Amino acid sequence: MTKLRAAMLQTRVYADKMENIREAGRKLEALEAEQVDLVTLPEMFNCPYQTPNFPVYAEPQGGPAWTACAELARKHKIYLSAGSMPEVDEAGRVYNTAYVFDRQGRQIAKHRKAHLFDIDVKGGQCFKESDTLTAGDQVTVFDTEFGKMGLCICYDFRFPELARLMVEKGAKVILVPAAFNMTTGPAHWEILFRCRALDNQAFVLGTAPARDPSSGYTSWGHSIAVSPWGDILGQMDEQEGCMIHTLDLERTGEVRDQLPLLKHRRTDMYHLEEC
Ligand SMILES: NC(=O)CCC(=O)C(=O)O
Repeated sequence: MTKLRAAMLQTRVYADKMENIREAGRKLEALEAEQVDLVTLPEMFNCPYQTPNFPVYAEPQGGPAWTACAELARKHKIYLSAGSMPEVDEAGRVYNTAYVFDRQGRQIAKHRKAHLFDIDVKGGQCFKESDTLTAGDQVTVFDTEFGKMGLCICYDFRFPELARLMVEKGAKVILVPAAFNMTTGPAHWEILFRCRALDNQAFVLGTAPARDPSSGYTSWGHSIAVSPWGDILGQMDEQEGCMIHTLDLERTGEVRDQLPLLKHRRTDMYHLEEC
């Protein structure tokens, strides 16, 4: 399969955790005629993005939100990148975790955000995920009928080494549930996604929550899809909505053959190693 039809849902985040999933379900019903293969949701799509909320909304893998997402994937026979949600482990540690489910509703990927978003921009955005979250420590790549895909969460995508390791493991598409803000969004969002696509000659899909100016953290929105050539296939505004693109996965091979950046790396001079 070389043509992947992907729908990116830029959703609003409601205070009621399960209402966010019911709303995603209604949007999937509305998409039925579109015959999409993959649906992507935003970072923390079922939890208003505020550090005190993470432990309150967190559930273990297999909890009610996880189960409802698995069921949506199964019911609609799609791959579902279920954004991210707060996950709690047996020791009570809380993570920002992204799950992907296959068409049978089986979990095929899990990524715990590895780079916690702790920033303090003078006169701008301040945030400290590490107040309540623990970082993951894995590079996440998974198999689909369309080939391998990579998965990371928002701030993770700023670290070129992580995306490169995904590509070294075979990823041709990288999924990024994300939620940039009103300081770094206008400055860095688009250029970052284009850079990562160019560096890695891969499709990149960044899915963000719709903007809610009354929330404690204001999302930039602007969900974006970029091709391996660095073209923006589509970018949304700040409103709630859905964007559908058909990704021709043969394009990755064509770009990598014609402009062989990955082959031209001087691995005798430098290399990247996963610990
Ligand atoms: N949720 C996040 O990780 C936000 C990342 C972000 O805004 C950035 O500038 O990086």
